[in-house]
Amino acid sequence: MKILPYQPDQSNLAYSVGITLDRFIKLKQSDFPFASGELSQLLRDIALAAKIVNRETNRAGLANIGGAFGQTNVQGEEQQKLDVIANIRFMRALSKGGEVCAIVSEEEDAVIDLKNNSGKYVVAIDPLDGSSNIDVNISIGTIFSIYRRKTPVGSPITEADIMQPGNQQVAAGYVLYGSSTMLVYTTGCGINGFTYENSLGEFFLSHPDMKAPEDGKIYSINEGLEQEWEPAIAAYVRQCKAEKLQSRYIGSLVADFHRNLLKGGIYLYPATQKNPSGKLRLLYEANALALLIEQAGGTATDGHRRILDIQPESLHQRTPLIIGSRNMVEQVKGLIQSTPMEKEILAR
Ligand SMILES: O=P(O)(O)OC[C@H]1O[C@](O)(COP(=O)(O)O)[C@@H](O)[C@@H]1O
Ligand SMILES: [Mg+2]
Ligand SMILES: [Mg+2]
Repeated sequence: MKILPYQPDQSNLAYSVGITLDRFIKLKQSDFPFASGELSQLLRDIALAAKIVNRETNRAGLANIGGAFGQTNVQGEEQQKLDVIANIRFMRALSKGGEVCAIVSEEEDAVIDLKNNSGKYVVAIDPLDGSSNIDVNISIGTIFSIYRRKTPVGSPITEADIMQPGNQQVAAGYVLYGSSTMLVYTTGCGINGFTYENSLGEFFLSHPDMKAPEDGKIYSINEGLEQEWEPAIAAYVRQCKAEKLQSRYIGSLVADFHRNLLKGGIYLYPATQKNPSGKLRLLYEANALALLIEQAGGTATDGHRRILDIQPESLHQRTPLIIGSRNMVEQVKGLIQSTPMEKEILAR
């Protein structure tokens, strides 16, 4: 009986499809000697729900799942049908496995207690980000943060389990439903991006070890709110224009973040008169992206504090968010901190 060692094919006849997300999660698990595999399974569950939501977004126009759902969520925002569908899909996937004990969702007023005695993880999720872009076929996303509960497994869920600062995240990521669908995540050892291959139903590693350029040529802010900006933000945007930087604003946080992560740039959603604490939510938007950008070498701040060090006080609390290439964010922080309040009031 002839036995030969395997020789990988060199002919390029069958191009390599690369490494799947499943295999990558398994490989990375060995970075954590005491890993039980629960976090890995949780990440796989999120990927599965993302595949289903991807299918729904792709066929939204055909399947009558575009448009408003006819209800408002706890933020007073009109829910889109896809907001609700994505919420159901992720809730179901997260409740199936037994790894998760509680969920915080943009679409749920309260903490959802999964009443399982084995779950040690808490998930905060924005099931569908960029809702205003759903019906116009512009990139949208999903954002998720994962924490280990603070109280013993099986005991009642407490505030301590939920109100954890972002620096306690054990994993975070987003899904981008765009011209191609991508999943980008971190478990605290750098960030990696995977592209969805529809025909195979698999995510494949396409962007290993992503790094945010220290500087960039793109600034992203809703200029329609210019009248409501604090002078430091107005000064920074004037500076960007003077330096002929490119203004790019999609209006889907995940898509704006992703572009700036790849190309170098800064996204700003500052405090406004309408939203003195900004618009974006700390627990299921800002924290996840802040962990990702820091893992990629960038920075995230509310203008004064590191986003990841903000102690949450309420489930749906908002925060100003300035995030992206390190030097650009530091520049804005410098401007904000050098614009003393009184000078600020006079400038108005
Ligand atoms: O329309 P605005 O005020 O510029 O706000 C756009 C921002 O609001 C969001 O749509 C808020 O997220 P949701 O769609 O998940 O509510 C962000 O994705 C986006 O960056
Ligand atoms: Mg959002
Ligand atoms: Mg949302």
